Amino acid sequence: MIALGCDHGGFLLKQEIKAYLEEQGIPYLDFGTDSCDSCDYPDFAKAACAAVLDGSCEKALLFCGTGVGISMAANKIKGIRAACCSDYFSAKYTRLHNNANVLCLGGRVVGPGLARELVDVFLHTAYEGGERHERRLKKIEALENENK
Ligand SMILES: O=C(CO)[C@H](O)[C@H](O)COP(=O)(O)O
Repeated sequence: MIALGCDHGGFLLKQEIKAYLEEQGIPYLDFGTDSCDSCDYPDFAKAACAAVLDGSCEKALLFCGTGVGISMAANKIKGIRAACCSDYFSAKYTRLHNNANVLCLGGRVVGPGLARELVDVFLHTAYEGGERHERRLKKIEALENENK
């Protein structure tokens, strides 16, 4: 199950990705927003990321105008590793090396074709694991606990 969340700047791209997920037979839960009316992206980052943390969703896809603000919000949540990507290599390696559990895309940055490719590689690439990546992820986790 994939969690989806967006603000007004990411709404149309989220709709595109919902169509893609349906074509692929990938189930999703949509945590809003539901229109292009102005709203605040942290609210939707929080809702979708909660579903990842409680285990009801495996990963989340988040959308705002740039992808940046919603990734900043998501990365404040303990246990979330969100990557804002607009290129294929980063979307792939954030799974391989960072074990990212959230992909953030900018509805005002990437077109629908590229967004589909980014989502596809993000959802279908496994974390490669290994001592060096585990060590670095543990250091990120330590930062979450240091900055309370
Ligand atoms: O990209 C975003 C955050 O990073 C937002 O979607 C963007 O800031 C919204 O802008 P506006 O309220 O002017 O539509």
